[in-house]
Amino acid sequence: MDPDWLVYHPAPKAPDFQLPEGAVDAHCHVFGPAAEFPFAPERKYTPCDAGKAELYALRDHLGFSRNVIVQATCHGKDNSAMIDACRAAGDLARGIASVGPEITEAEIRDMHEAGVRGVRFNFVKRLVDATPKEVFLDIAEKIKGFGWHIVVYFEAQDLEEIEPFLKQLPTTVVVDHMGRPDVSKGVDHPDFQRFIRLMDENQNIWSKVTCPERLSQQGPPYSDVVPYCAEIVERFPDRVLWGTDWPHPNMKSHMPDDGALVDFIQKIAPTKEQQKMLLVDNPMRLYWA
Ligand SMILES: O=C(O)c1cc(C(=O)O)oc(=O)c1
Repeated sequence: MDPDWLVYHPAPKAPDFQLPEGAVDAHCHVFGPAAEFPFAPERKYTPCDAGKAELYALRDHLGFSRNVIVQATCHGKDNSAMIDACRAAGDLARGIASVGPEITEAEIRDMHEAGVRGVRFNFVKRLVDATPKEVFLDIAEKIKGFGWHIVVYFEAQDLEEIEPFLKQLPTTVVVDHMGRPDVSKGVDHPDFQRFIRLMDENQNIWSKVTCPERLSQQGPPYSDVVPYCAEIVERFPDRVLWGTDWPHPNMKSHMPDDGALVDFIQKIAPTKEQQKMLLVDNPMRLYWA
């Protein structure tokens, strides 16, 4: 693993916030274990091992019922660790894959059967080499007939450039980590307002209100991120998802306590109704329907 790699929290607290029955951790990853599932040669980081057994122990400890496992960039387009974790969970996990334009219908069907329900398009330069947008559009055409959706990861400063592409996508589109707003700028800043407008004008665009630990400039309890998540939950209660982001790739400042992250949910979704939509109804509709 990289010399400055931070390993996931060894003993997260039991959350004070009680999750609603059937809650879904809709954004998490598995890393390896590398001996069984080697990391991709083209990866930009080498993490610790963080396999399915640890992920499902955390699920049970925090009180989640289900997981959505997003293919991590350290595994490139080799989805086997993610698929193995999905299969091992039976019906309790779904996956998001990374694929190339050479993907065949038979391969998509196999992945669907294992629990995969979408693909991830990544625009974050520190994580991946750029993929031409035509290639992504080609992949989108191939997966849309399976009822899959597209998860996109980009940073706020790139939204203006990517926006026309996002509007072209023919499926539901889920934006990772709110498009990574710069939380020193304020909710009213044109950059965040651009994101709000994007969701407002495009009913197929959803957002994960995740990763306060990544976006915060203050650190725990991440109060500076609350207004951003709360604004999106309030405006678009039926198009938001929440997840731990365990095992928290590339955190450099600190490693969050996953139990404290669960406690954060009640600050961004204060009503029981919002909590149920965020944690149960929305992910069930998107991943288990
Ligand atoms: O910001 C990150 O470093 C990060 C990385 C990955 C990944 O490597 O897949 O996924 C995430 O959701 C976030």
